[in-house]
Amino acid sequence: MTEKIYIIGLGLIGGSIALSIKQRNPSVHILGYDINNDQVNLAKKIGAIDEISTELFPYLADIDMIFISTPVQQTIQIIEQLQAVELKQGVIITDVGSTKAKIVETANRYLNGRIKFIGGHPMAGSHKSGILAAKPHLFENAFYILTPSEYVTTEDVNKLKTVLAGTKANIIEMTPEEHDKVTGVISHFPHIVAASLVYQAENYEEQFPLMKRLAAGGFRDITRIASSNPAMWRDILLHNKEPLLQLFNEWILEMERIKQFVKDENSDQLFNYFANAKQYRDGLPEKQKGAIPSFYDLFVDVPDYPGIISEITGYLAKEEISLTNIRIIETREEIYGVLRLSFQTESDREAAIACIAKYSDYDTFII
Ligand SMILES: NC(=O)c1ccc[n+]([C@@H]2O[C@H](COP(=O)([O-])OP(=O)(O)OC[C@H]3O[C@@H](n4cnc5c(N)ncnc54)[C@H](O)[C@@H]3O)[C@@H](O)[C@H]2O)c1
Ligand SMILES: O=C(O)C(=O)C[C@]1(C(=O)O)C=C[C@@H](O)C=C1
Repeated sequence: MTEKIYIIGLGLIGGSIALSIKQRNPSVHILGYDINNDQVNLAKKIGAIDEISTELFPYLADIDMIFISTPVQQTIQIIEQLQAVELKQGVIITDVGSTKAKIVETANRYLNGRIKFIGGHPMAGSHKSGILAAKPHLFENAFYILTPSEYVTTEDVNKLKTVLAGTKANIIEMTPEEHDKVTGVISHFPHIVAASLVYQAENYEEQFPLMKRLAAGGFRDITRIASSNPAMWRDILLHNKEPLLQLFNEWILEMERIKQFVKDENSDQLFNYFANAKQYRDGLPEKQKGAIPSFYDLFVDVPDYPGIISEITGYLAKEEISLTNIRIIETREEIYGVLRLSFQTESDREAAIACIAKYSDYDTFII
């Protein structure tokens, strides 16, 4: 049975995994470490972990499972160092990185089947980082990919699946190579395109200073992910070089193709271009409830007294602003707490800021 878990890296993903495990099975003891003390302290305060480790490799010989939830380059370094650490017989080590081939190859080379490593990747997240963005339901109904190697047994994989049951994710298995090709197409390359569109807009900034304010739904929708953590995406691109180089070539050809339709004023081809894309896009499975979290969080400094949640929801109800989630986060000592309100859209969040200012003098802030 898995009784003690160690989580290295308590940001968005490590924190969400910890919360989901605790919610499902509060008796599991979670030890946590983060290179950033604030993250690990907050993780303890919000109840994501039971115990803080002040070093990367504390006494680990009684730990049943280790999650490495750091950016992928750090994950590789941690796996390399793990070979020299005393671990419990049969311990399962897993990760959550957005790339798999390099990580699994490193695990195979350094841990060499002596220590059981199962690559993992929950296919849900956010452009936000850090423990305060973590949610126990972040992965609900999302796919969670595992890439078990020949060194692990079905029993090992089932052990991990049991611990991950609290995520309520749909767990599937793939090879690391398949994983990297697929995520290259539907995750990594889109992040490159989103960032490139932001650059394109920025280049016009001087000429059209108003442009930024004119950027409406379309631009915001397609570039939301350009707000993601740059260090995380740098490392993902460095890990997934070959599949991405192929996607660049294909994308450039695709741009040439539609450019030609515009040049030729070929209205039939232009219509077909959008009609075919629409048909494919409309045929994507419905967004599963819970798989895509509400991205628009608002934090409110509130006095910590019973009734504060209903007071705030009452204000929002007066203005008919819909809320998807509300939670107290005790990040500070003494009187004040922080309330996290989650909204489906940015305009709901903006309306909530105005509403809270109208009915109270509580400070609101966005992270
Ligand atoms: N953000 C997403 O949408 C998403 C989704 C699925 C998987 N992932 C993967 O999950 C991993 C974590 O991403 P995240 O979004 O949680 O990032 P994050 O920045 O929210 O959290 C990463 C945490 O790791 C810590 N850290 C960095 N180096 C460390 C080290 N050497 N030792 C201990 N802690 C260290 C950081 O301080 C931070 O708290 C990445 O590998 C990423 O590719 C991200
Ligand atoms: O929703 C987002 O902000 C994400 O970018 C999440 C996303 C993705 O590309 O879909 C990002 C990286 C992951 O490894 C998995 C999920």
